[in-house]
Amino acid sequence: MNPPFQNHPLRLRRSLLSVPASNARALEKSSSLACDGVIFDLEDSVAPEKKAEARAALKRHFATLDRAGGRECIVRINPLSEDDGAADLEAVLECAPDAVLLPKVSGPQDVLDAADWLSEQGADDSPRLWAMIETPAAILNLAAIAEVGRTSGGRLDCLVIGLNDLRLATGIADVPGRPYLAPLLVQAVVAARASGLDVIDSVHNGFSDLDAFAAECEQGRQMGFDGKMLIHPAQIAGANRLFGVPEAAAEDARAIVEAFALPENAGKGAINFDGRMVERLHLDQAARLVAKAKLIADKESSP
Ligand SMILES: CC(C)(COP(=O)(O)OP(=O)(O)OC[C@H]1O[C@@H](n2cnc3c(N)ncnc32)[C@H](O)[C@@H]1OP(=O)(O)O)[C@@H](O)C(=O)NCCC(=O)NCCSC(=O)C[C@H](O)C(=O)O
Ligand SMILES: [Mg+2]
Repeated sequence: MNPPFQNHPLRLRRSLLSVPASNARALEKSSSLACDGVIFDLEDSVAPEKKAEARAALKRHFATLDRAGGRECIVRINPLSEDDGAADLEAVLECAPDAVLLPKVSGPQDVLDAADWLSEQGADDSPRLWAMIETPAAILNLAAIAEVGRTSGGRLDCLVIGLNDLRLATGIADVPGRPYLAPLLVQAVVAARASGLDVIDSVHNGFSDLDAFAAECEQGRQMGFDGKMLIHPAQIAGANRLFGVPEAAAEDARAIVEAFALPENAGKGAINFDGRMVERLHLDQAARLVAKAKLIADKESSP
């Protein structure tokens, strides 16, 4: 049996752009941008006195939104412990996004509460749930939160890191290279993978410093993240490239698949592949990379 990561359905989640639902121009512009997904935000980017207006704008936007391209639409709601959170979930039913992003999750019960509410409303399998990991409690409860993805009717698909809130709550410094956050980030990746979930790296606030952004994407990719949450259109191209599949890696993966298909390698668990050991677990990894490269090529060639 493949490990959970390999079993998880492959989706392109390289670039997930947050769009404040209260910003009419950003909402309009988001439809023409090349990100893999849009996170329509009702939470922190919307001022408290604009929450109701933002919900109404979001419903109007979804009513005319062209969903044909298959780009994921996610709505980040306010915490369910607040009045706005409940009103946001009502709005979600009308919008029918692919997923609801739960902010400031502290433990598995937060995910179960949202899953139960959606099920009670008759929303069987969709929308899916995503959880923001951005509180100290969420870090301590990572494994339990990820695990609930398998028990709450499997509705949880993805963890998204929120370092602004986490830094605020912990006092961990915002410095290049994220040295003191790195162990927590890797822990989130491991917890997500153990439960077969995707995992998305945090936003990078400095949207005008694209070199610093690229360095952080590269670090996130090396840690195992599937993609990055973004705040500005200028970040999309870099995230798509750095969480994509470099041509050399795609070629290498295709060659591994071809090597294992040769008759002389039929019964072998491990082969000599140009001086390096390649096992069948690498074949699975290579096949997934080839499939991801194809998804990207298909997306880039679609109108
Ligand atoms: C950060 C911004 C406030 C900057 O806005 P602005 O000064 O207007 O940017 P520009 O003038 O450079 O914009 C150029 C054009 O791009 C459009 N634009 C900008 N941002 C977006 C966007 N997010 N989506 C769609 N379009 C966008 C502008 O409208 C301009 O268009 P045009 O008219 O054609 O020139 C702003 O970028 C912004 O508000 N970003 C998103 C903020 C947000 O969503 N915050 C919530 C997510 S952060 C988070 O989740 C943190 C997490 O919880 C944690 O704890 O870490
Ligand atoms: Mg946050």
